[in-house]
Amino acid sequence: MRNKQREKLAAEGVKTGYGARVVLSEVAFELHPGEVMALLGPNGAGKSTLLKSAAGQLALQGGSIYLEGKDLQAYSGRERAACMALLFTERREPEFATAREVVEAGRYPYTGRFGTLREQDHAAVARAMAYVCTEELRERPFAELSDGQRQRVLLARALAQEPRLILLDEPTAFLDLRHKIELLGLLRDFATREGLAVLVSLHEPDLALKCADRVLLVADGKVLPPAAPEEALSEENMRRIYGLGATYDALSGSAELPRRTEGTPPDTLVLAGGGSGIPVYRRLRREGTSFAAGIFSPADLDYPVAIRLAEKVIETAPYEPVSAPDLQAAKACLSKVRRVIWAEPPLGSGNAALLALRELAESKGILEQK
Ligand SMILES: Nc1ncnc2c1ncn2[C@@H]1O[C@H](COP(=O)(O)OP(=O)(O)OP(=O)(O)O)[C@@H](O)[C@H]1O
Repeated sequence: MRNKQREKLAAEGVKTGYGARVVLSEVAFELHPGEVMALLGPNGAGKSTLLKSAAGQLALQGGSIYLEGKDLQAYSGRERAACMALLFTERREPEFATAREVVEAGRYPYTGRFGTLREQDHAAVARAMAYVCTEELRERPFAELSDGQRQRVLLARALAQEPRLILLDEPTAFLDLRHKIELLGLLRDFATREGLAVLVSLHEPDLALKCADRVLLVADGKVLPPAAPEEALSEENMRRIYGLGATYDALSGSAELPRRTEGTPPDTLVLAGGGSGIPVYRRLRREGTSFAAGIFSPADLDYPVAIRLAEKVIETAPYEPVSAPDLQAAKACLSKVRRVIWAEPPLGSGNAALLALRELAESKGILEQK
């Protein structure tokens, strides 16, 4: 049985789009207090359309959206703003406003008809600007800020609204890495500590894995049932929904460049382990060189990158000394390549066999340092 009082936002049988054109149908989800839900899907899948519908900016073609258990249609604009803040990219801002004035506008659900700010409003504005590190931008004209600075000011405005629910459309799009992780860290902490409910569209699976409780995948005119990030962003889903091929690693949520050397016999063997080979694999990929890598197990840090970029990976069992057949396979590979790169792997009893391979390469005069 659904507990509508506990839901910040719920969609039931939502159908939405533009004019007669249906973009999404049968959309159903519930978002709870303290929950971060990430919306992911390929370009043009309908993430912004769904967010605009959930914000009441786009009329539904069918179904209903509920805000704190009450139909969104039953809210006045001010009532809605007291509960829900939006961070959408295309919003226009007054041309001559300073950053502070833009943030102050976030207080409008609480101020009177003339928009006069009281002490608590000023305090909320100052707090919000401090959260997002925008204090140094206070008196700068909003129109003169960079895209990333604007995004942070708009987030400060949304926080100044002291919402219980926040909808964000690609908030990380213009941000540098530090500000991306800070923004998501901040939203995550607001959710965990203050019960803020967050619905955020993202293009970065790795960020969704780190900050979201659940992921809503949008594809083919539908929304998949919300699922844990690891489940939603599985290799199979990323292949099916994004057509990503085998380049995506579900654990890190990142993808390597597609391999272009399929079927070309390895020219180089990289002796590596413990992650030491990763920069070498990427360099060889940039050069377009076909290579083999080993000897390490699927539990090794090198493995997820090697299997995506190398033509051949010489594997061994996890946490065991390299077996004689695996060493033999590596020697066979070594006998066919033009050169061997020693990637300076950390050595222990588990991979001491690499030393024998290095000696062999040296004796053949084909050894190179990384
Ligand atoms: N104002 C509009 N009028 C008509 N069609 C639109 C409008 N806005 C978007 N669309 C169409 O609706 C579909 C979904 O667009 P939407 O912007 O929701 O996708 P998205 O998942 O947010 O994409 P992206 O990742 O590229 O931002 C697209 O085919 C798009 O062309």
